[in-house]
Amino acid sequence: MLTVQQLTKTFPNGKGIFDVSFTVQKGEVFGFLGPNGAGKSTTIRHIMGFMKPEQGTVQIGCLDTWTEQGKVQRYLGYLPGEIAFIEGMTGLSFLNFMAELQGMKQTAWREELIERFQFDVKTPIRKMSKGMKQKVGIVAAFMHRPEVIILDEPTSGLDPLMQKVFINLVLEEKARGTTFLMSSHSFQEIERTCDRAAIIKDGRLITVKDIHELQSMQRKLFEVTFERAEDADLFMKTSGMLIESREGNRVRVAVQGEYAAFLAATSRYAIRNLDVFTQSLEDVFMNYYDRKGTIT
Ligand SMILES: Nc1ncnc2c1ncn2[C@@H]1O[C@H](COP(=O)(O)OP(=O)(O)OP(=O)(O)O)[C@@H](O)[C@H]1O
Repeated sequence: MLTVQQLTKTFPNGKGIFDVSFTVQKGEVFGFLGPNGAGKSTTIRHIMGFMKPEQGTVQIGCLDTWTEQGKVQRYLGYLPGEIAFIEGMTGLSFLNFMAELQGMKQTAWREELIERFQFDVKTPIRKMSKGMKQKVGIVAAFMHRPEVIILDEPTSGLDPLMQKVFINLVLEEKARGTTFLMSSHSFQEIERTCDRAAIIKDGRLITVKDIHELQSMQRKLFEVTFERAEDADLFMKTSGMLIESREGNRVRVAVQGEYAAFLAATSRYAIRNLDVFTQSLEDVFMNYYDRKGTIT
């Protein structure tokens, strides 16, 4: 549905994006992660057809987003990182303006979105908080039910409740077959919604990973407190498990998938307590990122 091929743009200061390639399938939610200045917005502006690639192409369906910008816009919803609202508009007049641009006829879905995000559309935009403006932007990106939705930092400024509303909305629309590309600093929102995620650093795509694959790389740390210190000794010598640390009767064991072996090894002993800590997916990703990051 979305194909980015060898996309390159060098700004006069030498920064930019370099040889970025990836594809997003129909109905897929694709996450775009990276620190400030990594090149997320620049890639997104090319996808939207706002910037001419120095090299490479972006296609949505079979349309080139730069040369067929006018046609492509019909299929797209877009939430920019910073929304430029027109002076003097209320939320409603902005949404009406956008609806007209999109040739949108039905307003029922728009009304429902406004209801879900709970904001007063009659408020002048200049009086709105950052979060309220963000809600207006989200409604504008979703209201015409486009086939592809591009979101640049969609939940920045939203409170946790509204982040949840947003995540549910993405999952619902994904189930209807909508394709998403979403840049984010929030790993949690990427984890909850995305099928795959890419990491970009210094303008280069470092890796594209399946979220399930990342989840399978996730380790659990079991903290086992043995009744007797001798048992802790014996466990450490004979279990064959990866031991992270030992403190008195307490042993921390790192387990990645081999739960049955862990249970079998511990079941031989009298256990006083068992605690479990899960490595966050962000840690898994960032470990990977740091390793790769030092190579590039
Ligand atoms: N028009 C421009 N002229 C010169 N340099 C630019 C321009 N736009 C972006 N850059 C530079 O290109 C790099 C990538 O910027 P970009 O905005 O794409 O990053 P980002 O990943 O979206 O960051 P953030 O998370 O801060 O939004 C940065 O170093 C930025 O300073």
